[in-house]
Amino acid sequence: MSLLRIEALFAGYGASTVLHGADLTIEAGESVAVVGRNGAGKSTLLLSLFRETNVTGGAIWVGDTRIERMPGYTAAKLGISIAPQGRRLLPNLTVRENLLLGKATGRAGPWDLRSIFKLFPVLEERAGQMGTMLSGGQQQMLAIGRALMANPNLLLLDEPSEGLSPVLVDGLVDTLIDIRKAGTGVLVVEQHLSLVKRAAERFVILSKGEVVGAGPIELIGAAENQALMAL
Ligand SMILES: Nc1ncnc2c1ncn2[C@@H]1O[C@H](COP(=O)(O)OP(=O)(O)OP(=O)(O)O)[C@@H](O)[C@H]1O
Repeated sequence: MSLLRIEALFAGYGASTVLHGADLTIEAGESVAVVGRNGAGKSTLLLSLFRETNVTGGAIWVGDTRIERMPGYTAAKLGISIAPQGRRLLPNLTVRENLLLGKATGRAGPWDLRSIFKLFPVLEERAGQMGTMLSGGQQQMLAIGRALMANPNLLLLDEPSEGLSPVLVDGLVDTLIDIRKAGTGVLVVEQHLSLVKRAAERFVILSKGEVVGAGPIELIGAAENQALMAL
């Protein structure tokens, strides 16, 4: 059974529809990149899993549970967590408190404060500081760490390289590889093709709310150009 299956999804905000029949299936332990132009609906696709959009058609399955009409926390309970675009750290909480929030799902697994601090030692050094006082790269680590604390089967990352220097992007790639080695699947929305090429094994292209191309990661540059030029 697939970890995540999104079928012919229509979703948007209020009366406006952004996704027009989007399909996506992820198998256990896979690492998949979603690419596409600004406004294509990539974030909307991820947020639809948590009931943050208005879903008007189609289905979202996590394992054998259909969730698109269930409360927003259902996906997290079933093992899907997100490091969202803009990171959404809580301003009045320390680094440690932000991380502990991720445990709310009560799921058991390899990720706890100790393993997160091993992955990101700087978070241990800054554990008592407010999360929003960290640098951009450290805030990104905190957002990823918080999502991992939920012990997901699938980690969603929305533009994780946003605001990071090239050196930090290299570190992020290594982190994503380590996360996969720990058995956690990764779905990354990302414009930074060099990151995607190193951290994902296949890609899908989203355009105007639909999946218009897909393939093994080696083919991403040419495939993306071709699919977008054909529109
Ligand atoms: N909260 C919202 N309310 C209304 N419209 C929204 C909201 N969030 C996004 N949109 C609109 O939905 C469309 C798709 O946005 P989305 O953020 O999903 O695109 P994206 O592919 O992730 O692009 P980007 O790289 O710019 O984040 C855009 O036209 C955007 O303006």
